[in-house]
Amino acid sequence: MDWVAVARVYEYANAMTDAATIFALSSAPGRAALSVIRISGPAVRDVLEKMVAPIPKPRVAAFRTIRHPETREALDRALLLWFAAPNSETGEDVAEFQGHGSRAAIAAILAALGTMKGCRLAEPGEFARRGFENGKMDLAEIEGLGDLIEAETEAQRRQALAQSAGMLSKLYEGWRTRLIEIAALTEAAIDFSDEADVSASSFMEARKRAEALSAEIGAHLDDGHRGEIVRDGFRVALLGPPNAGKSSLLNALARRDAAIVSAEAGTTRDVIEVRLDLAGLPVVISDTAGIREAGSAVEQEGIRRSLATARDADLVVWLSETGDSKLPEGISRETSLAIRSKADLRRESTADLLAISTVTGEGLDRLVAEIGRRASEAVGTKAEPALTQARHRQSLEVARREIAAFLAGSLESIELRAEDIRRAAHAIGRITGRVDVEDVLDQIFSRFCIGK
Ligand SMILES: Nc1nc2c(ncn2[C@@H]2O[C@H](COP(=O)(O)OP(=O)(O)OP(=O)(O)O)[C@@H](O)[C@H]2O)c(=O)[nH]1
Ligand SMILES: [K+]
Ligand SMILES: [Mg+2]
Repeated sequence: MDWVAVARVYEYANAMTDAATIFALSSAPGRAALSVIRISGPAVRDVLEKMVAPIPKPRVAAFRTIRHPETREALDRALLLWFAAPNSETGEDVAEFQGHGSRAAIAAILAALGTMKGCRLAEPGEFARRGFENGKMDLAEIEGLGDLIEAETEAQRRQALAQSAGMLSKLYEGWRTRLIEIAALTEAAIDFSDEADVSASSFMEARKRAEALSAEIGAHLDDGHRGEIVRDGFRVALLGPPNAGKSSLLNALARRDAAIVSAEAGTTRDVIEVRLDLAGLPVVISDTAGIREAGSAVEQEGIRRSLATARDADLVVWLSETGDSKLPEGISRETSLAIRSKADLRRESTADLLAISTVTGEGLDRLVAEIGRRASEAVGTKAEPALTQARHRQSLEVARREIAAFLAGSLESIELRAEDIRRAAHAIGRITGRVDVEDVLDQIFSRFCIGK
């Protein structure tokens, strides 16, 4: 047994427990009917005794006058809740004051808390961080909670709520467990290398399981970014020649004057974005500079940005007055939709295109419905949890590569292959953040002999 390694674990654990008691306004700042101030840490009971005594039972709401700990001046009257460690969101003693939402009441309570020994204002995200450090939530759940706070549409709310409740963590931890089993089978193949048939069958079993897992991870990665679309929005670029009416359309969709409209060709230079909620799905619409050969250097830069925006978009809406549906190079037909603008000016239809007018409003409902249809098609109706962010995608790509390396190898190079699987498991473990602590533990336990 290596005592240096044990000492490192304690050192690590101590660094995680900052003895300070933290407090913060948890509701939005500014005037409101009510406010919530949260306090977490070892001094919570002391705070309760000095500011709202007598201390009620944990988890039972009590109505109290909040007093300054020294002057005893009444600061506010509030509903008080408290949670004894470890049964709280941070795993520490936690108290909540639900007081009145005036700036003055909030300021007075925060100032009073600041005079208490061992208490300080919380850093951004510090309550969640303590929850993570005390094993209350993993990183993927915390990210889900962050997304839930940011959620603007129904689909975002649903996805973030599931993630914060551990749906993705369960999936990824399940995969990591399976990788550990595959690693164990591979290790067994190494240990029994002098019994050729035992070794070979153990390795075969490891390969079989790795193949199945690789297929599952692959399907999750190649799901058309549906979870990321829900989180970040379905990206629509409005593209077309100058004066086609792109900015007018953006304004009509946003129902406000987001972009400058004028009869001058080449008005829009910078890409302008608006966010819409289409039947619960977030959609980001970008207005871009009109595409043409001529124009100043500034306009050419605008056009370069238009094309870049269009390439990144989930859908390109190509607008033209004449109904010309020839798309610029690099824009695929499947992810685009050609429409005819200014339908109030031309009755005749050159092509079988959807015609819109921002003057009469003609065709706008149909366009919105079509964008909504494409967005929900991209998101799909699968019940399985979707990959939601780039950080997870990167880790899963690493895992997929490592498993592929394992599968490409043979029994001869088995010791290297065991490493592939360990790296794959580590990559997935980084998503929930459970892995770093375990790395240290692994170092210790790998020094034990079997049976000790
Ligand atoms: N009659 C009519 N005029 C329109 C319609 N939509 C836009 N216009 C007019 O067409 C002109 C150009 O409109 P914009 O929205 O600025 O066109 P744009 O495509 O953004 O132009 P650039 O940014 O210069 O590429 C303006 O004078 C608008 O008032 C429409 O549906 N009907
Ligand atoms: K214009
Ligand atoms: Mg414009």
